[in-house]
Amino acid sequence: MTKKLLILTTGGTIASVKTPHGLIPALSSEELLSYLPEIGRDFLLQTKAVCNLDSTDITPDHWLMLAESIKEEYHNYDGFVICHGTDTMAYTAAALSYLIQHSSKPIVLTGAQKPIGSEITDAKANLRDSILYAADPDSRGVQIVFDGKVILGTRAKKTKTLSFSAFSSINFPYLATIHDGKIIRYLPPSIEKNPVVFYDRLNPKVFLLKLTPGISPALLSEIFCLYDCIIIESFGVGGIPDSLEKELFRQLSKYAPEEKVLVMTTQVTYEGSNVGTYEVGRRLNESFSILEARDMTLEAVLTKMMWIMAEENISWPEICRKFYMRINSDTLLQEQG
Ligand SMILES: NC(=O)C[C@H](N)C(=O)O
Repeated sequence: MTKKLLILTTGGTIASVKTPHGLIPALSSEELLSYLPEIGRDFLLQTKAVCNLDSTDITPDHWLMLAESIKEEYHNYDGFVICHGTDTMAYTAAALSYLIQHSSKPIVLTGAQKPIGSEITDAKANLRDSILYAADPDSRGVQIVFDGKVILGTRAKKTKTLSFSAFSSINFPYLATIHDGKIIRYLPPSIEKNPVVFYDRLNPKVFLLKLTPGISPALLSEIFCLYDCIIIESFGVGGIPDSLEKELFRQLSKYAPEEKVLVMTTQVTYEGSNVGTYEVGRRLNESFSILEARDMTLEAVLTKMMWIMAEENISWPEICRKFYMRINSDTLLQEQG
């Protein structure tokens, strides 16, 4: 039977046109698809424009709109393709991995480094590959298809600003490659035993603090006032410089662990964090209840915390349980009790 797919558009370079003021997302969903007339003969493709933005302007509200649009149409289609700007696509893919869990249907994000109307462009190949992948009976869950590679929604990171090979899979293998319309799977397709679950709330009060040598602690009290969760992107496997530690201890002791959640992660792209390795990290770990990102990407940690902290009156043990729970293979390390 002909596969029926819903193509959701959000803007991005893929749908952009050149203007004297720079690239602006302007193409409608139908105009985008008109660049691939042949693919419309093999599949039943319908479109929905969710927004038309450079992905710099995509917010958690747009992630909720996307999840809601997929929920409304979930039973009407075999799969979903989301056209999205590349700059924040990894965040959207991670957010959707938490907002839509156990999906036995594929939800594929794609985009391009060059507009679909440009003479030299990756847009047509990316869109074609995404449609083929979303129509394949072995595809399921949230993934990014880009430059002939399939990356899990919780494992993608934009690692190149210009090249067509813009995305890398972090601490996890690519799921598949796509060459000349053929999908070559590196991992056996997952089996989804549970029914799909949709969530409709996020708490955007999650702050990312990137450490730099000599960073001043002056802003910490303000950050603790404004946010419910602070992710510290530390150096190497993780540690807190002396200059910050005292103020951090002062702030943390004012709150219960579930009121202000502290997550330690690393600013190194690959291989994850382990704050227990050095004294500079272990002290914090031993004195306070904190979470550790370990092998999760920053994009996954940030959106997972928005999802967890959206639950009202959530307890500390429940925060820990959800944080270390493996969702869309976001962490491979043993779940903590
Ligand atoms: N290649 C792209 O799509 C970049 C663009 N600024 C965006 O993220 O919307």
